[in-house]
Amino acid sequence: MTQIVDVRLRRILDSRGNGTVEADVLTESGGFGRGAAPSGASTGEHEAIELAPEEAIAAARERAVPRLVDEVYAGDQRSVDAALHAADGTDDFSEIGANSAVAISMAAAKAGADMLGAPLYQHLGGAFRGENFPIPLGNVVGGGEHAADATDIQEFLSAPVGAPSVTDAVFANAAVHGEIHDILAERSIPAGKGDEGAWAPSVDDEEAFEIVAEATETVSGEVGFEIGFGLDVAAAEMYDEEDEEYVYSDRTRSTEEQIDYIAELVSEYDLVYVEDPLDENDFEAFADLTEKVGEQTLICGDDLFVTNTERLSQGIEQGSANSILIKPNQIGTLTDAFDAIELATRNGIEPVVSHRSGETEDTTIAHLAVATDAPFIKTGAAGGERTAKLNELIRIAEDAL
Ligand SMILES: O=C(O)[C@@H](CO)OP(=O)(O)O
Ligand SMILES: [Mg+2]
Repeated sequence: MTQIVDVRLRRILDSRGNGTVEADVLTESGGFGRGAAPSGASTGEHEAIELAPEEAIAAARERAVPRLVDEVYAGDQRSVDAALHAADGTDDFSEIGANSAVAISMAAAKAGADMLGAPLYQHLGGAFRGENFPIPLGNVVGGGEHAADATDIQEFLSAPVGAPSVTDAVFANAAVHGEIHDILAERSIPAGKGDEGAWAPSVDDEEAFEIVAEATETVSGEVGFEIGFGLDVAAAEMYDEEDEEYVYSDRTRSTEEQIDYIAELVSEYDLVYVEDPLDENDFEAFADLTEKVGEQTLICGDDLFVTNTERLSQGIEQGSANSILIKPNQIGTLTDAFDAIELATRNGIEPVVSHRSGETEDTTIAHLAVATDAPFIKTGAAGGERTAKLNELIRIAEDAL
């Protein structure tokens, strides 16, 4: 039986050295699952609420655990997540914290899979999943909120769209990351790394484009398949609401100018993916850009949609994007993340399952991407908390879990 008999919560470290919530779920006949909440730095205004880990743990122990233990089956994910919503009682998890909620939700899913003796992606997605794999988007150069004194654009993402297998794709992104290191060394540009393991050189965006274009081209030539690249502009972080303009290090851009600028970048660099090119509340400007370049590239809403079906519905109505980022902790449960993916897929919106800048060794998102047949996963290129997910994808592909 998969009835939950214990839920344990603790504070553990994340990749930034901050505390985060880890949950263990145990079932009646010995099933065990463990999940840990990630954490964002460039968080969307409309995300579910992350509480201080101690606070989230205390609130979840008081309110959520009694609704789960001896009450709910770990294998019944919708009931687990409904119990979390009922325990919280708000629409943004501000009582028990989205960090407690998502850790418990993921731990319960893993306990359910453990009981079935099935890999998590099969428990979540069914017996016929595991044939298709997401293309990993690998953050290779970045700045914004993830690194000081680096690029304005938050992420430059290697996109090995022609890779014959997920393993080839993962290694291609690592090779691009390595190639960029060499180019930076040739140019005598010192570079530390940002929060996600991407290089964080003190260069302007123009030079970063040049470097990433060169690196992807070189590696593509070496491996013999197409490697493009994309961006997470994280434009909400640069938008000045009062002056209604986007503030870059060397200039500002009006909304119109920002749309034109992004459209030019898409053509010039053949970008395959552009996330959050505009402010998180500007569905209309998103729609104007999607109208312009939506045939050529993916315009993805992260802070715009925050994995929320209501916001996604508005985006579908207005034609704001043709892609959505999926972050379970933005919305608080796997059920909510699943529903967002389903709504997206039904409407021709491509889901991109994503990590956060603050991560742990948790590999749930790799399974979620395979379970939902997501075409892309964004989970970095280097660093242990990133490679945990990438290596799990390699294992899933090899059926070696
Ligand atoms: O903006 C993003 O897409 C993410 C992950 O790359 O960053 P953060 O977790 O800081 O929101
Ligand atoms: Mg983003």
